[in-house]
Amino acid sequence: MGSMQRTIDWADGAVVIIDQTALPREFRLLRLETVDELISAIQRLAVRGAPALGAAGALGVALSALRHGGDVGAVEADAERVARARPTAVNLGWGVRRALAKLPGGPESVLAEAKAVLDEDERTNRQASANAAELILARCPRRPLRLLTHCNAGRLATVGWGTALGVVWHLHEAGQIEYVLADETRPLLQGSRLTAWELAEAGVPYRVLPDSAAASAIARGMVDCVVVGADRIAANGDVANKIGTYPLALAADRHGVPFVVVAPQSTVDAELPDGAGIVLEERADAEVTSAGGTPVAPAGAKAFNPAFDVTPAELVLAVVTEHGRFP
Ligand SMILES: CSC[C@H]1O[C@H](OP(=O)(O)O)[C@H](O)[C@@H]1O
Repeated sequence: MGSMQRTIDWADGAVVIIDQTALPREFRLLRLETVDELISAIQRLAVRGAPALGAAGALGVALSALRHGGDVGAVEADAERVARARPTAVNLGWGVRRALAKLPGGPESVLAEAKAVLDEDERTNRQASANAAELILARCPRRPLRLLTHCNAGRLATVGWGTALGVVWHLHEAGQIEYVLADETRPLLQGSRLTAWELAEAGVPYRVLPDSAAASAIARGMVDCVVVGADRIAANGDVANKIGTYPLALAADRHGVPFVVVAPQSTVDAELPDGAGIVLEERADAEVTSAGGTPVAPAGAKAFNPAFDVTPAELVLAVVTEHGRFP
């Protein structure tokens, strides 16, 4: 995973993102020049993933500050709208607050802080995923390793490198990966669209599987370790992550398979005592009742479409950040 196009970046006065709604069929960049365009891209998951959302939050404040200059009220109002674009990933609000804190120094100070968020992210994720890879090698005796992951916690979920897939890159470079099983991750298919695209690009052997097959793969002894990302980690180690993570943790626990969460420290919400208080985003019925824009369920069908679930700390072998195990 050498130096590549950043998932999200700043160029010539605008935010530039890889449009993740187009992958894997098309690799295209989107130029976002206004706060409204950025909010839309976040809500459409054109840019997504907790660390990438942290960068998006900071850059959104920079877009506003450069447009509104000294109008603090206008920038604060924009910052609030960006922070509310999606409720679960703590990183979005964290990035907004980091950039907003520099507003007294003027727009260029805000932009400098947003760029610092961008520059820190890959280094942080490389360290967090290296720490997790070391723990997995120590805990799982089988060589080479067979990992299962959920959703996309690769470079596309960050500014660069990735978290759960960052572990894969470290282990693959060391010749320690037999294969990766990638949950397709309904309904938006971040696994079969984005994780598979990253694994193919990196030359890592992989298979995509229905989310409903993951527990059977674990039960049949096909998995040495489950490794996932996170969107918000409470002070006690409860983890909010993509819907379908909790049942994975239950199956892993039932079969004695290590379940490891990898995230930067910016994904920890230290003010939240446990996972009960995490707001879990609910998304549109149509994401469930249609496929690729074609209705599947009968007209008028309603859906239950939470984008995240909470895995209790007791089911998690370790949450690993750039600082090591948390808490
Ligand atoms: C490295 S954080 C990735 C995290 O974010 C994803 O959610 P979404 O695709 O809705 O942004 C998913 O929960 C991943 O584990």
